[in-house]
Amino acid sequence: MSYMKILVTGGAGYVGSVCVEFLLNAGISAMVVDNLSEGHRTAVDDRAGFCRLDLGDRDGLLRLFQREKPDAVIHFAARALVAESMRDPSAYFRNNVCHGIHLLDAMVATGVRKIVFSSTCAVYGLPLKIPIEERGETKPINPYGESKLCFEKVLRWYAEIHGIVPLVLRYFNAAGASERYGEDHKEETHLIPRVLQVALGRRRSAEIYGNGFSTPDGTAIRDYVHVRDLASAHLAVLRREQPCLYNVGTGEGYSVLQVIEMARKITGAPIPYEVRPARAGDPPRLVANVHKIRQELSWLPEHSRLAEIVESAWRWHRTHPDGYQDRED
Ligand SMILES: NC(=O)c1ccc[n+]([C@@H]2O[C@H](COP(=O)([O-])OP(=O)(O)OC[C@H]3O[C@@H](n4cnc5c(N)ncnc54)[C@H](O)[C@@H]3O)[C@@H](O)[C@H]2O)c1
Ligand SMILES: O=c1ccn([C@@H]2O[C@H](COP(=O)(O)OP(=O)(O)O[C@H]3O[C@H](CO)[C@H](O)[C@H](O)[C@H]3O)[C@@H](O)[C@H]2O)c(=O)[nH]1
Repeated sequence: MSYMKILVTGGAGYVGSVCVEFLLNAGISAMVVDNLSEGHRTAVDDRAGFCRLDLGDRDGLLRLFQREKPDAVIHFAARALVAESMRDPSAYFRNNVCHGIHLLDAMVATGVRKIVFSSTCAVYGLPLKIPIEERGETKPINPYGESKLCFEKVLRWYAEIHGIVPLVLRYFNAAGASERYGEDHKEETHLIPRVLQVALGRRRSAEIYGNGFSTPDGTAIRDYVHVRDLASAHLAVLRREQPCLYNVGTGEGYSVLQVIEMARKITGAPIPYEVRPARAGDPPRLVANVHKIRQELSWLPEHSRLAEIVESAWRWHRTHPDGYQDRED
């Protein structure tokens, strides 16, 4: 695949930056398109091209495709916060569906067929069966999950009508860091970085959003997958020539309390916590069945033990206590 050139939307964000680094290390060239609304210019590997552009800019996008002539697209760009989507659904449907359609139209106009799409376990809503299989019912309980499911459906029709080849990855919870790139969001909402901010002395105590879930310790359970493993799943799926869809997780779930316990062990910090009300739209338990991706892509998570995830995130946050420090606003 060394001839390949990939156009990567959202490549300055958390998962995108690690994936771009991974692609480049594999000899694939990458052109990052990002409006830097959430991502960072310094999170884009020097070996990649960069274009600051909003996917809402239809014409700019078309010109970019005409100029760059990519072989395929990896589409990370999105709004991606469950709680925010419960307050502002419009932003989620506009960015995650309408702007995605601009991207597909530019692909159709320039003859680019393959697109890897970052979908999410939030499409499953409150799953009836755990671990969750890809064929499980999709019934999102927040606009974020609904917007991703909508775009999966749009992709199906573009495949049927225009011959687009959608390679859909439904990630579970991305976590951890590479040596160079980690998680730095404007307002951090994700559990692991927030807990590590307590260990760094940046936050007084951790917060547990709800301890009355129907789980063994009452706190919510998630399937945490290392961003480096997510990156390797993208490389693996790019080999596919037909539309496909996979869960990307580990098959193991950890509760919020277990994550805090692991962070205490790794950082040596006491990490006190307070219990807060559960967040709107948060399911109690999301754990992947990963049989399909193992079977069909021979993909296995290699770095996703909870200890390795938290260790790598801790290393990154300790070396970047103020994140990338390149915010303009
Ligand atoms: N982080 C997770 O746990 C997780 C889980 C499941 C799915 N996902 C999906 O993976 C993708 C990446 O997630 P992330 O955690 O890296 O998010 P992120 O917010 O760190 O990265 C998203 C990037 O997209 C850019 N962007 C957003 N809207 C844009 C637009 N209109 N035009 C151009 N650029 C735009 C942002 O500036 C940012 O750099 C998202 O699609 C998200 O829904 C993430
Ligand atoms: O300070 C915190 C932060 C989070 N949580 C809890 O920890 C769990 C994990 O929360 P995150 O915010 O880290 O992740 P989410 O599961 O909410 O969201 C992630 O998974 C979603 C799918 O459910 C989406 O794909 C989204 O993009 C991705 O960030 C949730 O139960 C949340 O309520 C806390 O208790 N305290």
